Amino acid sequence: MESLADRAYLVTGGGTGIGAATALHLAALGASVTVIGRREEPLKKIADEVRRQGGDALAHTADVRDPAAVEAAVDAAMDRFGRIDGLVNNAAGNFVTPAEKLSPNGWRAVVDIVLNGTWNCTSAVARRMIETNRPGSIVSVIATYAWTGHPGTVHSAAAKAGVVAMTRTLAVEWARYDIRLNCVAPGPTETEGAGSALWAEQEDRDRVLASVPLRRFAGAAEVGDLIGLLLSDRAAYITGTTLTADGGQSLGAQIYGPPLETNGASPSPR
Ligand SMILES: CCCCC/C=C/C(=O)SCCNC(=O)CCNC(=O)[C@H](O)C(C)(C)COP(=O)(O)OP(=O)(O)OC[C@H]1O[C@@H](n2cnc3c(N)ncnc32)[C@H](O)[C@@H]1OP(=O)(O)O
Ligand SMILES: NC(=O)C1=CN([C@@H]2O[C@H](COP(=O)(O)OP(=O)(O)OC[C@H]3O[C@@H](n4cnc5c(N)ncnc54)[C@H](OP(=O)(O)O)[C@@H]3O)[C@@H](O)[C@H]2O)C=CC1
Repeated sequence: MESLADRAYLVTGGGTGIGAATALHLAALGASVTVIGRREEPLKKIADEVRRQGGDALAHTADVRDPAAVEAAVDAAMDRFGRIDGLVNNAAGNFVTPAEKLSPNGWRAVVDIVLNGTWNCTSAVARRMIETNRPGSIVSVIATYAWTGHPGTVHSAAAKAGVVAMTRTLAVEWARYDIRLNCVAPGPTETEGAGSALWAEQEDRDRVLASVPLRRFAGAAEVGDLIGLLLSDRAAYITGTTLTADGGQSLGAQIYGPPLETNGASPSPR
């Protein structure tokens, strides 16, 4: 595994789930991390854990929907670590609802967090990279329904598709600054946020598992590991792409596939 010593990264939604796992992974590789989210407590917990393991971390509260709050968070990271090498756009909001029941404010809440929040953070961080003449890597966490679509998730699917288009556009536009932008599309990943928002009941979990050919949820740490790969120099020639890690879920239903119960894989995440 490549060392990320001396590098400094920002992770939005870094207090829980995939964001927390990513922050811990980056810190374990030697990087300093700034974790951003609305609630102080989970951020502090992860920053304390990083420090306990000998790393350096800053917890900064900000709502990614608020450009001024994002600017303040990025300034605080620059003041603390003197550089920014990368950003993980991981913060998201989601809930499942029939589209015809989605209120204007429900649509706005999810699209504002996922699409506008990603732009607020991406533009604030990239401007610092350009001003300080440093290369950088930006990874946004999306979902495969950005291109497949999925009933019940019109707000999130539309917003994630916007993030893909943003990533591809900026990958070309900012290549001249050596700023790379990519997406990671995890399949169903065992996190508290997704568990309560998307598969709260056992029958929902079973349905989700049945849709994944590898028959298990992803672990947050294995997604964090892939994000770390795209941030690192091992991915120096990769830009404008999406790395899908979904256990085959987006390949679609297997009409003539083997019966579900004969698959034999363990349902536990790695
Ligand atoms: C294959 C699997 C793919 C999975 C891909 C993606 C997974 C994920 O994204 S998992 C991430 C899940 N984590 C979270 O969602 C955590 C953060 N969530 C939130 O902050 C809230 O859920 C939020 C998105 C609603 C935003 O919070 P906030 O800004 O505080 O918004 P409000 O609570 O004021 O609500 C705004 C608006 O939305 C309506 N609404 C909220 N929940 C639902 C719901 N379950 N169903 C329908 N509508 C909902 C709420 O009623 C408000 O609208 P109005 O009532 O019209 O004002
Ligand atoms: N888990 C899964 O199955 C999948 C997840 N994903 C994506 O992975 C990412 C992480 O999801 P996951 O770890 O499961 O979910 P979590 O709910 O654990 O993480 C979401 C994080 O975003 C933060 N957040 C939410 N709204 C805002 C906001 N307005 N400003 C700042 N931070 C905010 C939350 O903290 P706070 O509430 O304190 O602000 C929380 O830490 C998301 O982009 C999600 O769409 C994609 C595919 C599948």
